[in-house]
Parts: sequence; C-alpha cells; structure tokens
Amino acid sequence: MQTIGVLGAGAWGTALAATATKAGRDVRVWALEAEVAEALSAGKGNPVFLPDIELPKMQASSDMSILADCEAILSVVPAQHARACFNQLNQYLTPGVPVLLCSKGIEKNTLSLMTDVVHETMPKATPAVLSGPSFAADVARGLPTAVTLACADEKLGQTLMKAIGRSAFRPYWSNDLIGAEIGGAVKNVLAIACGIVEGLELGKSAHAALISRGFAEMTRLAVAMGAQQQTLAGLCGLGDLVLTCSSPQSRNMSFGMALGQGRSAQDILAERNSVTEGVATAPALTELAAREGVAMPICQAVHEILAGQKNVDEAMTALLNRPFKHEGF
Ligand SMILES: NC(=O)C1=CN([C@@H]2O[C@H](COP(=O)(O)OP(=O)(O)OC[C@H]3O[C@@H](n4cnc5c(N)ncnc54)[C@H](O)[C@@H]3O)[C@@H](O)[C@H]2O)C=CC1
Ligand SMILES: O=C(CO)COP(=O)(O)O
Repeated sequence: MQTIGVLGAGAWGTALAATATKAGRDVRVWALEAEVAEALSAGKGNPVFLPDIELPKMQASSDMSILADCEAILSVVPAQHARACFNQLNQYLTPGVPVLLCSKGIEKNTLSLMTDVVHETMPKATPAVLSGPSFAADVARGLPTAVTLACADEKLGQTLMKAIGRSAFRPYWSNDLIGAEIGGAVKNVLAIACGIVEGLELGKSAHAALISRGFAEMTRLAVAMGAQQQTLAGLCGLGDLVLTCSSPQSRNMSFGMALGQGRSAQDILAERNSVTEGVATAPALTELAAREGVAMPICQAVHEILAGQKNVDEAMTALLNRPFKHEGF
C-alpha cells in the first residue's frame, strides 16, 4: 500500500499526512482551503491549522479529485461535515478501498457514527477507525504515541498499520470499530466536563472522580451498542480520555475551562478557527444514550449547559446530589 489520500487538512489531517510521508508513503492531501493546499505543496507547512511546525513537503489540492484511485483514504474532516465530504468523495473511490476514520464525533440529528455515514454514502468503501491519545501538534513534531486501529479484517488492518505506522506512531490492531468510535466521541464531551470542573476550581480529586465515572458512562454506552468492554480500557478509550481530560492543549478541555470560568459557549467558539467536537456531539450523545436506555449523567449535564437548560452551578449541584448507588459500569 503506497498511495495514501488524506481528506481534510486541519491540524490532525496535516499531522497524519506528515506521519505517512515520513513513513515513506506517497501522500495526497485534500484541503478545503486553497491557501492551506498551496502552503503544504510548497513545503511551507500549514500556517492556518498547525502554525510554526516544520513539515515535509506534500502534494495537496483543494480539488478532491487529488484523492482519485488512492489505495487508502484517511478521513479527517470534522464529524458534522463528513457526510457532505463523503458524498463528493464517493466518485473517486476504487471498489473496496479502506477509509480510515480519524475524526471523533457523532452526527447531530441522525445520531450516526462515522462508520454509518460511510455505509450510507460510500457503499464501495471498507471503513476502519483510527483513534487514541494523539494531539496533532505532538504527532506533527514526531513525539511518540500509540493509537488503536480498528478494522474488521485483520490482514487489512495489518496492511494499514504498516502503511502509516512508525516507531513514533504505533498503531495497535482491534476488530472493534464501534468501541473505537464511541471512545473517541465520548471522551470529547467528558473533556468539556473536566474543563468545567477545572474552571470552577473544584480540585484534582473531583477531576479524577469525574474521569473515572465518565469512563463508566463511555463503557456502558459502547457495550450497549455492541462494543467489547476491553476496547474502552485501551488507547481509544481510557488512553484518550486521560489525555484529553488532563491538558488545556485539548480544545474540548480548554472550552470547558472557559465555561467554568463564566464565559458563554458562543463567545468562546467565536474566537476559534478550530473544531471543538464535543459541542456538537453532546446533544447527539444525549439522544443516543436515551435511545439505548443508558444513563450518561455527566454527558447529559454538558448537553444541558450547552443547550442553556442549566448553568454550570446548577448542573454541578444536580450531579452531586444524584442518589448513592453501586459502583461498576
Ligand atoms: N487536532 C487534534 O489533535 C486531533 C483531532 N482529531 C479529530 O480530527 C478531526 C478534525 O480535527 P482537526 O484536524 O483538529 O481540525 P482543525 O480544528 O484543526 O481544523 C478545522 C477543520 O475543519 C475543516 N472544515 C471546516 N469547515 C468544513 C466544511 N464545511 N467541510 C469540510 N471541512 C471543513 C477545515 O478545513 C479544517 O480541516 C476532528 O474530528 C477531531 O476530533 C483527532 C485526533 C487529534
Ligand atoms: O483527540 C484529541 C487528542 O487525542 C484532541 O482533542 P481536542 O479535540 O480536545 O483538542
């Protein structure tokens, strides 16, 4: 597998394209913004989404036909834009081509996971999922990490791992696509909650308790949707949850911190050109949890705050006054 297409040149798409280039692949990048495509093609990095990081030169275009006939595609567009992009991408795919889903979110209104969106828009494609603790800036700088690569077919999974893996970027194979997707989507909402706890200065004990109970919520939903419990204990679940809930480098966590400090969601988002996936995923997740009959009180509290149904203090008081119960998932 030599020719790798990357759909989306935000921070993460760019970091993954750089990684695959360093791994020796022939990489082709589709960027929505012509200025990003021009800068990447000229070897000037990505001044819009990953400024001040030196990157290898790569072929890039804002014309999606650049992805025609690639042997694998990495999809790295924000979850809420995936369907529109896939509708356009479909015409350029060869039958059976693997599409490795690298974005972390659930589609609003339809409640579709990214694999569902692939099945509905690109029936020729074979979906796989890449998820785990991986800040784009760290990966683009060549700092080490490990991620989950979920693919139903182990042989294809191994081929994808060899194509994009390096010593500093270590994929581990799993056959559990649903577990990998749910882990990545839910941790973003939980990171907002952790940020709120930090912004309210409720202390590190509250922070750790929230991560642990959040992990129980994530696992409950994933298992109800057919995932294996152990997947959530891996890189794409606990690994990414710990990373994203621990550092203001996370957009979701820093968004939550600003909310906890009293700023409005609208004001915080207006200052950003980057995506904060947990904001759109929170309402979808709340609906999905209700559909599956799974209790997700922390994620629901984030949704209620974002929907203006409760302020942060009211949401926190409601969480702290839930009935005492058995621990466990
Ligand atoms: N940045 C990171 O550290 C990581 C991000 N991810 C995930 O990767 C996905 C992409 O995030 P980032 O690369 O960070 O994005 P970003 O926040 O750096 O950039 C925003 C991206 O959204 C794209 N965009 C905006 N409007 C669009 C539209 N109408 N159609 C298609 N694309 C549009 C922009 O072109 C750009 O690529 C998200 O789901 C995120 O959760 C996953 C792992 C790490
Ligand atoms: O998914 C990520 C790290 O694994 C990035 O998290 P944020 O989108 O919150 O920055």
